[in-house]
Amino acid sequence: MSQPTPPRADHPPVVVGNAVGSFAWGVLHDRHPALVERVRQATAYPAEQQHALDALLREIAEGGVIEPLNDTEPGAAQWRLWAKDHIGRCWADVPFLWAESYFYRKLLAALGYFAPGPWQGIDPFAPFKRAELMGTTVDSELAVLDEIPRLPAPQQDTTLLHASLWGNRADLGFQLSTGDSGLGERVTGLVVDDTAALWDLLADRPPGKVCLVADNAGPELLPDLVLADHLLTTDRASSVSLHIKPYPYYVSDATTSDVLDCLARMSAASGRAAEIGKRLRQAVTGGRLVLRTYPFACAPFPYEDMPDEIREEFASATLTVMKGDLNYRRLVGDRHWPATTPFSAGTAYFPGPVAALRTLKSDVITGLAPHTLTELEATGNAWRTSGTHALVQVRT
Ligand SMILES: O=P(O)(O)OC[C@@]1(O)O[C@H](CO)[C@@H](O)[C@@H]1O
Repeated sequence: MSQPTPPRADHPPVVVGNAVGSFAWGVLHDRHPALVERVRQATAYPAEQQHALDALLREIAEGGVIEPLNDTEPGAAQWRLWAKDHIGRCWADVPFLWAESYFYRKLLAALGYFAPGPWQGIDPFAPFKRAELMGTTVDSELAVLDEIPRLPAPQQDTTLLHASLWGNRADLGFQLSTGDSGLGERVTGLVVDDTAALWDLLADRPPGKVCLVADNAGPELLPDLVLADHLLTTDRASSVSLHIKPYPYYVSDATTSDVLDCLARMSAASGRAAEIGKRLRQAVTGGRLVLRTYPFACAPFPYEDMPDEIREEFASATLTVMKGDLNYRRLVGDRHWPATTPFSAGTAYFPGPVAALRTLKSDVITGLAPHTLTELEATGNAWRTSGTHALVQVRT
C-alpha cells in the first residue's frame, strides 16, 4: 500500500484533535507528552536519546508543527508519501488516527529503536508491560482457569470470550489518561451483545482459519491466547492466525516478544494455565497458532485501505476477530458516525465475516440501538471514553 484511498464523500468527517477538551485533543495535548516522560523515567537512556525526546516534546507541544521523519529511518520514503499533506501542519489539525500513529513512529525514531547499535530493538514500553505481566492480578486471573471446565459448555464459551473482551481494559495508554483515579467500575451489560451470533457463525461452518487481531500485551493478550486455545481445542478453528505488531506501538500493543512472554508466564504457572501454555507452545511449533506481523498493523490508516496481502488473509478466514479500541476505530473508520449507524455499514468493505471485541475508550461507535443510545446519554457519564462499557459486534 502506498497511498490511502481518497476522502469518502458518503461518510461522515474523520476525527481530528482540534476541538479543545475533546477526547482526541486530550490524547495529543496530555497523553502523548505524559507518555514521553514515562518512557524517559522507565529506562536509562543516554544523552542522545534524551535530547531527541526533548525535541519531540517541543514538536508536539501547543503550536508545534509536524516535522518529517529522518531520511535514515526505515520506511522514511513511505512515511514521506503518507505525510506529504501533513508536514508543517499542527498535530491537532490532521486526522487523529494519522497523528497518533506518526507520534509513535517518531518516538521510536527518537529512541534509536531501528538504528544499528545498543538501543536497537529495545522496546521502550517493555518495563510497563513486564510489570503488568508479572503482577499478582495475573496470578489470580490464571488461577481462575481451573474453574472453567466445571462450567456447562455454552458458559465456557461466553466466559472465555468475555474474558478476552474485558481484558481490553488492560491498556497502558488509556491508564495514562485515567491517572490515579484508575479505571471506573465496568458496566456488565454490553452496549451491543452479538456473543451468540459469533458462536453460531463458527458452528455453522466447518472449522477453518480464525484471524485474531490482537491489541494489548500482558493481561489482555493472556485471555486472547486462552481464547485461541479454546477455539482450537473445541474445533471451532483449524488454525488461529494471531496478528500482532511488528514493533512497539500505542504503548502496550503486543509484539512477538510479548506473545513469548505470555506463553512463558502461563507455562510457569500451575494447573490449567500451565496446560494451556504448553498446548499453545505446541500449536505454535505445529503451525496451528501462526503469528503474523504485517507492516500495515502500524500504518496510520483504517482497514478500508488495507493492502492486498491482508485483504486475502481476512478473506480466507472463517472469522476475523478485532480486539480493542484502536482496531475498532480502524475497522469502521475513525469518523463521527451517528452512533446508530449499522455496524454492517461501517464494515461493508471488509472481505469476510468480522467481529469486534472492544471496551469503549474513544468517541467512535456504530451499531447502537436507538433506545440504548438514549439510555446511555441519559446517564450523563462519559460512556464513550471511560472504558466502563463494552461491546461484541458481529458482521457475517
Ligand atoms: O486499542 P486500545 O488499546 O483498546 O485503546 C487505545 C487507546 O487507549 O488509545 C487510543 C487513543 O490514543 C484510543 O483508541 C484508546 O483510548
